[in-house]
Amino acid sequence: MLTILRQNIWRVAKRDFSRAWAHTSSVHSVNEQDVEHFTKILSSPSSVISTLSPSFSSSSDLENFNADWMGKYKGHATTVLKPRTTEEVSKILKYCWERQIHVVPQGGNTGLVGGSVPIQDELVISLSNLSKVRSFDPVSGILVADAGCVLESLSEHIAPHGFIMPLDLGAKGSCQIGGNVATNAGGLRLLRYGSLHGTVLGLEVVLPDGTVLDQLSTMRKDNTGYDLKQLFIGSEGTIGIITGVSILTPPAPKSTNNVVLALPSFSNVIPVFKATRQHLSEVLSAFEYFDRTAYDLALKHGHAAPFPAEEVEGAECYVLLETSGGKKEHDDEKINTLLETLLSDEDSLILTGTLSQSPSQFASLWAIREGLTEAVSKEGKAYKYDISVPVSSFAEVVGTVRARCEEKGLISRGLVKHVIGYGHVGDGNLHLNVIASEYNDEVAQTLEPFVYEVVASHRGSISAEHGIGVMKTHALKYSKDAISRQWMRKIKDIFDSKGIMNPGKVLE
Ligand SMILES: O=C(O)CC[C@@H](O)C(=O)O
Ligand SMILES: [Zn+2]
Repeated sequence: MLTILRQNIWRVAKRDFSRAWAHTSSVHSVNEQDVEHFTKILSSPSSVISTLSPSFSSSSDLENFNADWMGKYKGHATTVLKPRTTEEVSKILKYCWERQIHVVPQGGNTGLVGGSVPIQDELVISLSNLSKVRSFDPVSGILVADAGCVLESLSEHIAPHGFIMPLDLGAKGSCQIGGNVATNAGGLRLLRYGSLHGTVLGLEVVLPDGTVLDQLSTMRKDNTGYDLKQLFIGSEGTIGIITGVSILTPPAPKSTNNVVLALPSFSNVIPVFKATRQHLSEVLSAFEYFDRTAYDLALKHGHAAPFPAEEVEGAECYVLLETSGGKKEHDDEKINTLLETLLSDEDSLILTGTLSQSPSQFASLWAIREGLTEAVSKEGKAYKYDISVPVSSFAEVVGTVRARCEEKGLISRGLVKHVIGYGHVGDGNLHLNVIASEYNDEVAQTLEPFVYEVVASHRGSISAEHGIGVMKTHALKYSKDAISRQWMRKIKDIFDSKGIMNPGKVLE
């Protein structure tokens, strides 16, 4: 199994690497002299990790930088730099630009599309030492932070002032704000606070040639022509390295609560969503979905069941609703009225529901939803599809893909263990996960381009929130037509005519 896995990684790497390199004339790998130079321009010797110089480190020090979170993509970087300032990032890039050394910017390395790991032996620039909060205004809620600040630590920093971060992800304990912005991370609060395209007020970016682009505005309104920062939100390190972020944080709600509902049929999700919007209106802050198999996996991998098993025997799927309002009694009353309505019809829309009664119950209900990615990874090797399709098609899409796996005998032969769906109903974002016993060509060929064709038939998106990375460059055409792709290429070439930035990612 290990051998097959290695071959697969290598094949993916080879394909993308050769395409990426087609755009550059001469490419240099990092050598010993380069490492020597980096040690001179960086203020601390611990900022350089390199196997090219025995005095620095061994290859095991590089393992975490070379592999992605899922263990699906693996590069062969010999050198990782951990600059401490924007100026150091600028010096590194200026040097790499002159010598055409390929670089991969890396934040918390929690992405799910292989965007933050090298494909071959690119130089990795880790942002983790750029970790200072630059300023926080407790009146406006505007936070300015270094790119390497961990999302959760920023939440902790602003909490005493009564603010929260406008985004929340399962990976909050290790993902970094610069990586969040570079990948335009969505997450669990998007329904309420919108995307980073709206909440990011400014960025500081080091361009591929080392120039520092200072767009670090703290103004909410700035209507002075082209909004350059927007280009870097979701650019996945292909046109520059984000070193600083200015972001608008919302006031913390005075009261939050959540409820998990068990639904007898997927077709009830839409009427339940509709009723929820009507009843909870402005206090609704999340409406998340997971199907029965996803729920069973969460329980199998350690999460506490919110219902006795017999109560949810006939459940086809579950939804988690969160309220963020001003007064607990008021919000809970709204939820209770909603639950009464959902249960009142002759054909009740829900089987049952559990409303959290304490902060620990609130956390454990969220843990079921937030823990799904980890539960999936414990169960097997996941083929992850992060797609936008109409909410009414979520179950149908999962069913179509499951039927295809059955038809090809992948399930009966144990190659595919589960086909599951979960995601953000409020945002029309489905996480379709096909859990295989191993990464395998037959499974991959059964799924692709099939899944992408299904998405295209809905005029959906092949990446709702995880980005393109290395995983989906070949599939971009299903969501972006030829003219759009040409303009994306032109933008890449304007900033990075030498093609040194994160080669093989986003664009082929
Ligand atoms: O595991 C996934 O496929 C999705 C991860 C994340 O975007 C989530 O919504 O939990
Ligand atoms: Zn998600």
